[in-house]
Amino acid sequence: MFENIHIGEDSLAALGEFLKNRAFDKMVVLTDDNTYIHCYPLVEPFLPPHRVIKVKSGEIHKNLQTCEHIWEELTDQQLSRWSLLLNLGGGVIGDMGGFCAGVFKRGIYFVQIPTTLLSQVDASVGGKTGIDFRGFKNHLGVFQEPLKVFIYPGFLQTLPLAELKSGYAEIIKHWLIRKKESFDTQKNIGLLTDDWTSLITESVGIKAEVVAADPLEKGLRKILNFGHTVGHALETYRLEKPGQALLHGEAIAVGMICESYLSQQRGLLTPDEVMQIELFISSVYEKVEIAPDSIPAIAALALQDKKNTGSVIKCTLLQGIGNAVYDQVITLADIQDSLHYYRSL
Ligand SMILES: NC(=O)c1ccc[n+]([C@@H]2O[C@H](COP(=O)([O-])OP(=O)(O)OC[C@H]3O[C@@H](n4cnc5c(N)ncnc54)[C@H](O)[C@@H]3O)[C@@H](O)[C@H]2O)c1
Ligand SMILES: O=C(O)C(=O)C[C@@H](O)[C@H](O)[C@H](O)COP(=O)(O)O
Ligand SMILES: [Zn+2]
Repeated sequence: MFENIHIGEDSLAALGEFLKNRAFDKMVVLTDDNTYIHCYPLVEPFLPPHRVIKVKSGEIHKNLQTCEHIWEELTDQQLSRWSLLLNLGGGVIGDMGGFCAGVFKRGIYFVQIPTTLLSQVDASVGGKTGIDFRGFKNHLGVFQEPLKVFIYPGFLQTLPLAELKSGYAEIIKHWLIRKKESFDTQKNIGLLTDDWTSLITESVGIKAEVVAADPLEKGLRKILNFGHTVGHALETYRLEKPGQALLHGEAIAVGMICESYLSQQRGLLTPDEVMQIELFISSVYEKVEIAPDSIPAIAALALQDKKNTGSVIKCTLLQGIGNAVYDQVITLADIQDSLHYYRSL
């Protein structure tokens, strides 16, 4: 999997070379409002003739209605199975573009050009594509690998700080589940780095190794979902509340604290380890206000989590920092308890 991923400042040139050496009959670039302005001008010089589709930015548009628009455009432009869709954007564009490519004419080629930190370290790797449905996160989707991923850290220069922090949550997650040494070093440094390429390469390496062992998430891959049982429930709850939507990483940061607390409740983490995790996360992210009367409704949303079996909620917990265990059965009451704990911090 790693061999399909190019990371570094020469990535756009590498994309250009790749396209020169492959004969696609048509090419379409999928962008959102922001990546059209900030990223497309950097990529365009490396591309052969193509058309552009521009969709509205943001999680709220990662839905069937936007897909329908994309499929209409692909149809009008007569893309075939020898055509290529280039997804130029963050995780929303990558997930939705990958899904649209994966089902259009039962699958056309696509390439991921992730432009946010989150999509560079996580979403562009591993072939999970999809969209939200009735507010539930990634409820419709397919596993579908892109032909290639080109990761150009230079895109991060125009990324707003809140988005940078959102992506950093998935980096912290990777350290928590697999790399204690990096967690120990970075917990005192925080978000600062002058070497994004190294940070991205390490994170992509952690994710790619897990995915290679279990591409379809039958077992081990569930560790990449640490923080997401509670995090996705909270993200879903807030998504359609005007002005209250959380970024994915912001919700996952809360989820990681809640699920660390649940790990401690089971004797899998020590109080000191939980404290280290909380201190690190709260040094980067502002506290999220959670109204006590919203907690039962948030917890209930976890019943739709894809790791569950029937109505049994199965969560990934930490057994020590740097080591995750999956398929841990938890209850709605546990989730509520963990959210109350988060409020109490
Ligand atoms: N498939 C996976 O494995 C996976 C992994 C993690 C997250 N995700 C999904 O990814 C999504 C979140 O992705 P995201 O955080 O990239 O959000 P996003 O795609 O919404 O991008 C964040 C914002 O930044 C803007 N933007 C993108 N690149 C920019 C740039 N270089 N300069 C300025 N603005 C830029 C976008 O227009 C958007 O407004 C969620 O839907 C989440 O569920 C998927
Ligand atoms: O790649 C994976 O596997 C992950 O779980 C990575 C997550 O960070 C990501 O948010 C993923 O989209 C969640 O998948 P889902 O199956 O819980 O929707
Ligand atoms: Zn995630």
